[in-house]
Parts: sequence; structure tokens; C-alpha cells
Amino acid sequence: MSEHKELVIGLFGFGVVGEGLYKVLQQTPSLKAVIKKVCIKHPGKKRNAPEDLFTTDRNALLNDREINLIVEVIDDAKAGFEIVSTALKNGKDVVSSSKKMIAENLKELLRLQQETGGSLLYESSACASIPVIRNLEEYYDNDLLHSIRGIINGSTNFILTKIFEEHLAFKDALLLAQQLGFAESDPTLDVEGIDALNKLTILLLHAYGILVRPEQLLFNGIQNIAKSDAQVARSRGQQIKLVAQAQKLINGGVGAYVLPQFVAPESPLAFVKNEYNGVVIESGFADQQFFYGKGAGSFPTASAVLSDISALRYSYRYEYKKLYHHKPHQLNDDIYLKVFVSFTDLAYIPKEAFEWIEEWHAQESRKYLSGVIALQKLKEQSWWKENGTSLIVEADGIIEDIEERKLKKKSLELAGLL
Ligand SMILES: NC(=O)C1=CN([C@@H]2O[C@H](COP(=O)(O)OP(=O)(O)OC[C@H]3O[C@@H](n4cnc5c(N)ncnc54)[C@H](OP(=O)(O)O)[C@@H]3O)[C@@H](O)[C@H]2O)C=CC1
Ligand SMILES: N[C@@H](CC=O)C(=O)O
Repeated sequence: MSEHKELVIGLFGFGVVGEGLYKVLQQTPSLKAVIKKVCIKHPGKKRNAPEDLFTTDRNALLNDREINLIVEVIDDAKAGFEIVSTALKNGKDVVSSSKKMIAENLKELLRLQQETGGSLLYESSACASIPVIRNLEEYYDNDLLHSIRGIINGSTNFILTKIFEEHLAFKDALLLAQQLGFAESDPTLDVEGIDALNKLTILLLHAYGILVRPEQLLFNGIQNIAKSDAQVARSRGQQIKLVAQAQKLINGGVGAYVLPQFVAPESPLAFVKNEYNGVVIESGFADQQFFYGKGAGSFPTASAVLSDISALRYSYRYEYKKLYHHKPHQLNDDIYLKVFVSFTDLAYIPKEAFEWIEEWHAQESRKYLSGVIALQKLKEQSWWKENGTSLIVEADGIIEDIEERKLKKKSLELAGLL
């Protein structure tokens, strides 16, 4: 049996995640992983750890030969990438939780791992405590993965829960998410859906071997959801959640987006509240599986970082099998979404953009419609994110082939039933 590696850690970042990891490691001595030095940005801050542990000199960690593992948990994607790439080039393994840094540099990070032979693990970067990446990588190592649908941002789920169930104001709910360490340093990343987008970018690689830049995917956050949208959801017995979805299509491609979505009461996602995340995976033969756990916060995130550290003792590395060993899938935008749109003025809505409109209420001060629109149109246009317009995908939102539905609708019209 191979020996477990002893790990000497250089830690970058001592904020919510970094300090959490420091405490967790103190409670897991059997792991034989010790933090030798911590690099931070602001030397003046009071720290709950011995002063001589800290430095602001990144090279003190990166050039230390005794340090064989760099753990990067900082909130600066540019500096994070410099640190991670130098660490790999210097022959060190790396664990990171920085999803923005990872999603924006995936291609280069893959190249660096191949070139240096180093291992970069980042389980905590998607859904914090839920081991979703390693499951996609190892368990769903075949062609049977139909779809992933999940709540993958804790802060927005926390905010939606507080607003709609506890009647908090948006800004108070956001402040609470920040105080509890759930939100990003720049909380617009959470609120505007960018954090979930970065996570979906990472998940697409491990689920389907799809290597895309985050900006290639359709996304929005929760910033435009109106009170009246919540009333509509309530009247239907549904909820509104920020949902990330990737689905294998009949044409072999994969449709993907991050958008607010109505969630039916029978969906496992309906039970996911506060900072919890939930991911429903559908695959051939197994049908549905549901992963649930804390998606943000100090100890939940540190526990996933710890699991990566532990995996490195056995020299674990991602093999990116779907990309390198299978035929990778391609992103495909050739789908239609059934959407609910609420707005203040008809002038903001290009009706001609829709394939068809099923329902239309223009009397009230907040007006709304339900219709079907091509995902590509939403990517090309921005009206649905502007002027206080709110777009929410229906619970069964993806339509692959509209021709059959168009025909059915036409015959209902001819029969005088529509
Ligand atoms: N909070 C969460 O629930 C989760 C966070 N993440 C990710 O983990 C990372 C860290 O998040 P979090 O701990 O919440 O962030 P915090 O803002 O709490 O902490 C950030 C830390 O990074 C340090 N830092 C910033 N820039 C540098 C730099 N150039 N060199 C060295 N240190 C630097 C800061 O130093 P100083 O203390 O001196 O200011 C601070 O200690 C982020 O990328 C985030 O997206 C991932 C999953 C969950
Ligand atoms: N800000 C993120 C933190 C974890 O990834 C979130 O709210 O999900």
C-alpha cells in the first residue's frame, strides 16, 4: 500500500474560508497536514492565530521547498490565478475555493496541470460542502448523465428565503448574508447570478467535458424579481429560486443557463432554504438523485477544502475524463424557454421576439405575460434584464422542439378552443 503524503501547507487567505480551515485542521490532527505559513493582504488586521504565522510576502510560501501544498482561498481572482499558476509551476499541488478565478481560467489551469503534473482540486468552489464535483468526475463517469438542475448559490437562496418567507427587505437580507460570511466580497457577483454562472461553468466541464468561458452562457440573477412575482408564485403553489440547469438534448448537445425559475412544490429544490444548496441529477437507470447541503459559510466550505487536502494525501487528481477520454459534448443554444415576464410598461417588451404568447395581463400596474422564446434571442437581447423587467423560467421551462407544439396550438385555435 502506498504511504500517505505528509502535507505542509502554505495558506493564502485568512478570511471566512481561510480561518475556518485553520480551525478545522486544528481539530483533525490525524490528517498530518500542517499550516506552515499564511499569506494575507492587510497586515494590520487582528487575527485569531499566532502573529508569526502571517506574512504578506507571497514568495515566502511559493518558494518554500518544504511547503508541498498551496491552499488558495482569497477573494481576488487575478492575484489568485497568479498564485495558483506559480504554485503549480513550482511543483506544488494546489487546493482552491475561488470559483471566479477557476471558471475564468479553466483552459489555462488544465494546461498547467498537464504540463507540470501538479494536481489542482477545487471541490469547495461549487456548492461548498456538497461533494458534487468529485461525484460528477467519478460516479457519473459515463454517458448516462441527462441533466443537472440546482440551487448553487447560497446567498441568493438565503435572500429569497428571507424576503418571501420572513418578509425582510432585500437590502436587510443581503446585509445578513454578508454578515454571516455567505456573500462574496463583491455581493453583486451573487445577486446578479455571476457566482452561480461561474459554478455552472465548472460543473459543465466535470459533467459533460464542456469547456466554455462563463460569458458564453445565458444567465441572470435575482435583482429584478418583483414582489408581485412572488405573489404569482404563491398563488400557483410554487416558489421562485435561482436555478442553474444543464440538460442533454435530443440533438446530442447540452443546453445550459442560470436564471430565476418557478419551482413546483413536489420538486426537491422546493425544500432548499436559506444558504443551503441542492442539486438534482438525472441519469439513465438511476433516475433522479438529490444532493443537499450547505452551499456557503466558513465551516461548510472549509470541510470541502479539508476533503481536497485529504484526497491529496493519496495523490488524487481530476482526470477530466469527459473531456480527455470521452467524446466531449458541445454547448447547444438551439432550445426554447417557456417564460413568465413581468413589467411596468408594454413599450419595454418586444412581442415579436416570442414564438408565441400564451397569457397576457396588461391591466394591473405590474403587467405580465407567459410565452415561449428562443434561448438564443435572450442571449442576443437585453430588454428582459432592463427597466425593471423580470423574467422567470417556468417550472418545466425547456422546450426542445417547438414545431409539434405550434401544430397542436394551431389545431386548438382552428377548433375554436384557444
Ligand atoms: N464564503 C463562502 O461561503 C465561500 C467562499 N468561496 C470563495 O473562497 C474565497 C475566499 O472567500 P472568503 O473567505 O469568504 O473571503 P474573505 O473576504 O472573507 O477573505 C478573503 C481573504 O483573502 C485575503 N486576500 C485577498 N487578496 C489577497 C492577496 N492578494 N494575497 C493574499 N491574501 C489576499 C484577505 O486578506 P486580509 O485578511 O488581509 O484582508 C482575506 O484574508 C473566494 O474566492 C470565495 O469566492 C467559496 C465557497 C464558499
Ligand atoms: N457567495 C457564495 C459562497 C459560496 O460559494 C454563495 O453564496 O453561494
